[in-house]
Amino acid sequence: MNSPSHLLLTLIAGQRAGLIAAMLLAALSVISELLPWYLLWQAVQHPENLLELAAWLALALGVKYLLLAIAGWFSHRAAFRVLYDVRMAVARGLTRLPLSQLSTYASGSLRNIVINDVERLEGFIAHHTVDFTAALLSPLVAAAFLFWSDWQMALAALATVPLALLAQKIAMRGMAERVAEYNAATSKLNAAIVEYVRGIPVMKAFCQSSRAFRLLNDSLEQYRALITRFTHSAVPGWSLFTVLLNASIFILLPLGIWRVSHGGLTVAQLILILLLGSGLIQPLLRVTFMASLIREMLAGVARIAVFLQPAASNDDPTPADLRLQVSHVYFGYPGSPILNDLSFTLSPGGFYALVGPSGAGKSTLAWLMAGLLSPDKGEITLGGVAVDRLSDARRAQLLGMVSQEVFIFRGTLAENLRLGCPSASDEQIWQALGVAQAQAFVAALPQGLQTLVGERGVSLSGGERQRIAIARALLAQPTILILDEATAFADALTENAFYLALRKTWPAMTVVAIAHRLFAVQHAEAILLLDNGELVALGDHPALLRDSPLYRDLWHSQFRLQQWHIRDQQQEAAGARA
Ligand SMILES: Nc1ncnc2c1ncn2[C@@H]1O[C@H](COP(=O)(O)OP(=O)(O)OP(=O)(O)O)[C@@H](O)[C@H]1O
Repeated sequence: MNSPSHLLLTLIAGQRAGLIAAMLLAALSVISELLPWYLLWQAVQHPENLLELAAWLALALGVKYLLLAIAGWFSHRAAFRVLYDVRMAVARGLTRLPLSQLSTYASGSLRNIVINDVERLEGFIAHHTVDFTAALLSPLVAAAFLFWSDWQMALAALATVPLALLAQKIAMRGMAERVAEYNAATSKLNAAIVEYVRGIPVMKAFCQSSRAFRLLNDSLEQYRALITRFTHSAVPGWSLFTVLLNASIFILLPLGIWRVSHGGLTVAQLILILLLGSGLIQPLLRVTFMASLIREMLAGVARIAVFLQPAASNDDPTPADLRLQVSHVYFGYPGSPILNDLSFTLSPGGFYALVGPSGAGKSTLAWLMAGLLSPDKGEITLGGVAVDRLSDARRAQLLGMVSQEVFIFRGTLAENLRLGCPSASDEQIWQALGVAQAQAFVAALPQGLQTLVGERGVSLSGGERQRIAIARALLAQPTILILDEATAFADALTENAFYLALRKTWPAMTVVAIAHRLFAVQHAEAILLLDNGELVALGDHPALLRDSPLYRDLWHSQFRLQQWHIRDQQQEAAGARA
């Protein structure tokens, strides 16, 4: 991977001309800074021309600030263009990155990368390029001027520089590690804050605000301890550095008075040398400060880099047929294997059910079959092409998935539904809603498809959200539709009506339904029974009832529950009659 500074150069390559213009103008403004000093010197020597000199001084200052303003305009324009490009690239990267990689980020640290790290780029390009040029150049130009007017006094003005640099070196010891530690602590704190804010409803429900606050408090406490430690270790060296930067007056003043008394300097020269020389190297303080900001910015660029990887060149092969083949698939998270040597084939147009105890690995297998995760070993192919190597567009067209967590975007219902197929007509939308058993409740909404949903919109119930998610997936008319507990909220009648409508409307669609309620999927052509990451049985309902003790147990326990439910209802009815 490229180094952060190399990547930074690539990011700003398109705006190079604007940035060079900005830095040249900043350099010119620094040179024009000298003019006021020269004019002041002239004013001391020729007080009779004060008015004329004042006019020149005003003009010189005006030119300086005008040059700086134009430089700022160029640098800001370049910064916002880079910012736009990087934000778009990061947004694309976020959708392209495999879920397994994305899930390693806490939402707070992702937010930190997408907002803060990208924002720092703006600070660097818009401000630091110009400031850095000015801060580096102005002591150089002033020193050159001093050498031109009196080289001995110029040397005296620079006498404290080696000492200041030594003190700075001491203050900056271990800075790279400290910056890395600081960034890690900031990310952790961000994650704790996001978790705290998102968890407020749950904490309120369990009256746990003080406990949860302690979690945030711990992060804040660690952050505070870190900053205190940094401050203690950096302050002595840093203080010495800033004092030495301003200490040249203690050499210049006695030396200057001595030279004036011996006729080596005029008073006017001394005043000018004191004015220029006493703050000569002070801009270096800004350089040091900016250097640490630049280090932080580069650390951010390194974090952004993951999202800026070019899309893997994908020849996007076309599947030869629509058979989904799972061959010796293994998958796990570090330290916890989840799926073990799974092999099976799904034929086109089949209705399959994936069942098994909670935690057996059903959802994980669904994500793998949808091409959203990649197996550690083995292969999942559609018509001979590995599903995790399909281009995003082709994968979305061939493999649809409704996961347990439904996300409804802020917008109208129609916009949310058209996510699956932007060109879908209203008629097609109503057809998909009909199959998903969502037609009635959408029609009953005051603004129908134009109802605002998501944040600050109508808040849909869990079941309604699931039905919208199903309709959204159906609109894309995928070849294979994977439903992960997608009908869990529905009652048995609605669930049954949905499956019937689905098979009738799109008979060629392969459907894989993950279900806890075996009643819902007992008519599937094949039921895959997963237990502890292994495929322990495969067959239709009667065959599994006959051959699989685990399936029998699951079925009978659910059947007994159903019986109790019916008996309760009968007893209630009898009680009501009595
Ligand atoms: N990011 C992760 N890191 C570690 N383990 C994980 C991760 N995600 C899931 N798991 C574990 O993988 C196992 C399988 O989870 P999965 O969601 O696939 O099961 P499931 O059969 O769908 O369960 P359920 O029926 O309850 O939805 C579980 O033990 C779960 O805790």
